[in-house]
Amino acid sequence: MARFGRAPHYAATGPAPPPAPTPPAQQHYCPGEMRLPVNLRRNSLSLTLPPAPPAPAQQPYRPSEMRLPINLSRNPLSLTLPPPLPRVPPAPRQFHSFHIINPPRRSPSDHLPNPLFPTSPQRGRPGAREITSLSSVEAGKRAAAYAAVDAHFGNAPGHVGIGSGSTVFHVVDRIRQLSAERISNTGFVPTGHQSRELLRNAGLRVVQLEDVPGRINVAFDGADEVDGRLNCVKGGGGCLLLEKLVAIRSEVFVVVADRAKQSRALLTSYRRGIPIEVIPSATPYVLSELRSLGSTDPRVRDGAPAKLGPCITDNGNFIVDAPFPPLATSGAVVELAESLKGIVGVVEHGIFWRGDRRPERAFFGGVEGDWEGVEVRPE
Ligand SMILES: O=C(CO)[C@H](O)[C@H](O)COP(=O)(O)O
Repeated sequence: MARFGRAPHYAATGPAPPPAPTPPAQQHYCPGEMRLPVNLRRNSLSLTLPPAPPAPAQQPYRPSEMRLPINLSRNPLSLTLPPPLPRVPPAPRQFHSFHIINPPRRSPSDHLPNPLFPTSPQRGRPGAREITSLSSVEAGKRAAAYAAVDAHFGNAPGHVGIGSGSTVFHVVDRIRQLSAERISNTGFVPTGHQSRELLRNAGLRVVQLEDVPGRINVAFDGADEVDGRLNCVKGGGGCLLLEKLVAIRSEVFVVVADRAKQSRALLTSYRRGIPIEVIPSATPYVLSELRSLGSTDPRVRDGAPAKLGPCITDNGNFIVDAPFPPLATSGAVVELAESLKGIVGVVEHGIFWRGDRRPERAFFGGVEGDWEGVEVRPE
């Protein structure tokens, strides 16, 4: 049923029309049909429809087509309303953007000492490098790392996992700024040689994974690519096995990365392929199995320029990088992760997913020094 608004007004030029017959005094317009005493065959017309009566309350709106029952010399006037806007489905409940902060920090502290090469004698070895200036990407990574530590470090955790990569540097940097009470009784569990050196140079107590009796309270790590469900590709630095071992032992697993690592589907932006740790003697067999799974050009990672020959992991194995088409669905992630694990000779692969360990939270740094946190709730 229509709701009438302002009455239309029609006008045309030409000789003056004969006076229109006066409508009967009690003529009502009713919802069914309204006849107006107007002759359109004459060349001139001036017509003003009477004001509409107030619409009845609760008048339903029917979206498809609405015909106004006005008969203008059998020329029906029809008005088609657009269909209603489609309903936007609610966002899946388990994904939750929990925080965005601005503005970027711009201060003299943008120049930070690097704990790997400290300038302060109290913090470790005498500095081999000078102060490092932060690029905008690094500023975002630092903001995200600081936020992750502030949100998850806790009061005095027993054990904290520290992953590998350039972003973890900012995690350790934030931890060093915490009070002595909060860190003196904490053991830091590295995921490889690089993070062990980082921790030692920062003056933090290193505990090897095999010496941790129970759970690790929280683990911080970087990632090479993170999808909308927080499935990750990791292992760009070749440390995926220990990273996964630390992650699965942790009560909370937090990933920190720059926003360029966020993608809708794994292997969309990280085109190098899934890093896979492989027993060296199994390599030819694993490569042929990967090809039959659909990997376009799996390769043993080269150690150059630091080393001639293959890259050797902290566990004495090779890394194979296996490119696959983007993993557009959860099903594709599950299928590939399980297939890779089923190849004899594969020690571990770099897909961190629901079946082993994906992070509960990820902190992404932006180029403006801002950050965004995303969390995934249990399905
Ligand atoms: O998985 C990793 C190493 O095996 C790293 O966490 C990953 O490569 C990210 O590194 P970065 O923070 O330098 O980008």
